Amino acid sequence: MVKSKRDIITPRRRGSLTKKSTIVKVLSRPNSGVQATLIQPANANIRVVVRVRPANSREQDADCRNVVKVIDDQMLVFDPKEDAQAFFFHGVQQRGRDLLKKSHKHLQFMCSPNDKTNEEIFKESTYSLITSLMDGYNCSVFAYGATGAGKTYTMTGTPDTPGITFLTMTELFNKHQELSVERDFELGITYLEVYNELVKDLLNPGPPLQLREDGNTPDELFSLLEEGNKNRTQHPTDANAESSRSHAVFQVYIQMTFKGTGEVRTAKLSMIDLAGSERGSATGYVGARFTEGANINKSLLALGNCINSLADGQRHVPYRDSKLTRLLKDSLGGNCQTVMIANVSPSSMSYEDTYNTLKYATRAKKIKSNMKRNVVNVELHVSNYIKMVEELQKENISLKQQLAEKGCVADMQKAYDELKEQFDRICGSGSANVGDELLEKMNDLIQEKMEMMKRQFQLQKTEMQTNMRRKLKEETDARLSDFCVNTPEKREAHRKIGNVLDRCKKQENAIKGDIVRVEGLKEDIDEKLEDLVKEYPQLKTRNQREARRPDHPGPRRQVHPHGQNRALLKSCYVQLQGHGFVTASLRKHYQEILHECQGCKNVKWSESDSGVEATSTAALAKDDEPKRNLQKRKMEEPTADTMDTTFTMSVNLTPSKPKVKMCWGTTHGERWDWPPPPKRLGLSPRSPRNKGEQEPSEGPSEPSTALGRLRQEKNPFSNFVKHGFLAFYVFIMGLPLKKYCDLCHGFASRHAWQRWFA
Ligand SMILES: Nc1ncnc2c1ncn2[C@@H]1O[C@H](COP(=O)(O)OP(=O)(O)OP(=O)(O)O)[C@@H](O)[C@H]1O
Repeated sequence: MVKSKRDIITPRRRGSLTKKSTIVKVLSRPNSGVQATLIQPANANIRVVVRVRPANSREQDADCRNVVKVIDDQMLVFDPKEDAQAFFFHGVQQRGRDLLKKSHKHLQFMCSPNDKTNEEIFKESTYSLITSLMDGYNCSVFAYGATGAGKTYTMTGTPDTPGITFLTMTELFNKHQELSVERDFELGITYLEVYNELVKDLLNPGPPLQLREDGNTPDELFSLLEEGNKNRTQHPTDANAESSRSHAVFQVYIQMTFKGTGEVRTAKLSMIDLAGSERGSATGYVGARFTEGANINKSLLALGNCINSLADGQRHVPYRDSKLTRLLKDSLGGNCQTVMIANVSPSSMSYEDTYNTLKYATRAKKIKSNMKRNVVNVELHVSNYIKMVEELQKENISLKQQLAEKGCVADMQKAYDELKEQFDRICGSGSANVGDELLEKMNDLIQEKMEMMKRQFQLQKTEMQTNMRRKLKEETDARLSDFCVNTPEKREAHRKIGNVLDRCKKQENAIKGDIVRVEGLKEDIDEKLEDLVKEYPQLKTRNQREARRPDHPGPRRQVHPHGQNRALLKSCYVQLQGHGFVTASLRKHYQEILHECQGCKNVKWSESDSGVEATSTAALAKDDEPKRNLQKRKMEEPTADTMDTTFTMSVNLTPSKPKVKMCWGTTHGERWDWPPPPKRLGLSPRSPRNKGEQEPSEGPSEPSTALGRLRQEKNPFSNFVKHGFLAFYVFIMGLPLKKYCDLCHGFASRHAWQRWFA
């Protein structure tokens, strides 16, 4: 009678391994005939076995199509082309009448054709791993596939057909007995499950995980496996009445000590039964079942990504994306000989799942593992081993130090050259003029800076070394954890390493603080140097002279490109205005330039009565409907004090377009108005209140400065003469008016007009 799959098989039930069950497909054949003495190749591909379970009663009742066909002992075809039944009409065969028939993928895989029992599967896939384990190689077997595809059946089995885990363990104990004459064995096991991204110890549910040791007899080991299986999370689903809702990882740690030579070999065997992938849309689960399914799929997706990265030979493999992949890190691409059993269902009901599993199986075939034999000389005690590792690390550190020092020397040289160049630039050829006292002071400061730099490099070097030391200690600690024995020496070594790690961390923090302090001191010296250069009279004048030179490399005062030509621009503009050449766009452009020169960047609009402010005219016109009707506003330049500029404006805001009624202001104490006042002599500024209601004038206007007005009054023909020349130039060049205006502006900004209007 078939019992629950939780009823793990014990060695006493071994006699009943007879029932034939499935077809097995081997994608890459196992290393058959590998004997105990054979050393495995250092790099080998993952061995992949595809196992197809028989159709279950549900699939048979639904009369599903068979989508997996075994061709021969090396070939499997997914979704084969079926021989269609010919359709005859009036005795004539019709083509294309079977419209319900699906198209076929006809994908080919290598396989083995015979129906196999779990034991046969074990012989072909996992048996040889025992030999590798005895040689000191890590090995792992994992079952992959959709829910209900037969993973647990393969790994755990039933009382009648014990699974791979049981068979492997049985063989391991056989080997253990065979080799116990020449070797001492120590075994430890762990049985974990990853459920909803949480790792649980199946042997000790509840408290935190710990390594279980000294499973000395097979019976003890099997009872532990049975105990763990009972604790595993299972729930009935549509696809499987006893669906495993977690990934189960059973690990055996083996340490072998050769009695004659004292050589120690360690190895780790992992047997992994993954939870089955399922399509959320197909299952329609809600609540806890849905969360489980989502977590299962998430971790399997992460596993798929790792398989893809490893198969493509990428350097970064995203093991950290899930707990499962972190646990399988060793088993997939690392120091491990791996067998993957891809379980699939033959029926069209699981068409997509079978296809996806086969696709991953094909990818996984490409993964290469990098195997190393875990051999330790037993003559050495654990503490000796640590000592040896530390010596090697010291050597490593000193070599890296030498390299780092070389780098530091180069850096120092570079820094010194830079300082020297800085010094030469400051003193330059004129150093003869510079007093000895100053030179001495500067030399001192530069020497001080050099010292600081040396100290900084020293600190950086020490930080690097401490960091490296800490990392190596951490690695040693991790390796030490791999020993399955828990001797007092091991505990002592753990404690010592822990202390060293604490010290290293403290040192690193202290060094980081020192580095920051030294940086601060260096900056202080730089400031002192700058002050010295600024203060010292010879250098001061020299610096000023240098600063005036256009090719001077030092920082120069930022001058707005139009700033220097403001007066000239203004003069040009006034002249053009006088002759009625000013277009609206030219006026706008000119005003923009003028604002830029005056630094009027943050123009604020405010209601003269209530003091309500808005940031721009555009904002008022578009967004602020009630404010459109405001009749009077004034604009103030907020930086008036600092810029020595005030700018006041009265605006009539019609709904469509705000219109400037008048504005006035002072720039560097000089008064200007818009629209210009009526022609009259006199320099006294007019009161803004008098012009409040004036309409803007589009006609010819006066120069905006009082001095300009005065000049114009004195010589009314002067502008005519000047513009006569310009007009002549325009005539000769045949330029349109716009070009002429642009030309005025362009020339003005390049100083050309300055000569003509001087
Ligand atoms: N090769 C096989 N021969 C006979 N029966 C099988 C075989 N493989 C699976 N079965 C049966 O199919 C059913 C589902 O198998 P199993 O529980 O191993 O699936 P699973 O892949 O572990 O599913 P889940 O991921 O949901 O746990 C079980 O009743 C099992 O006995």
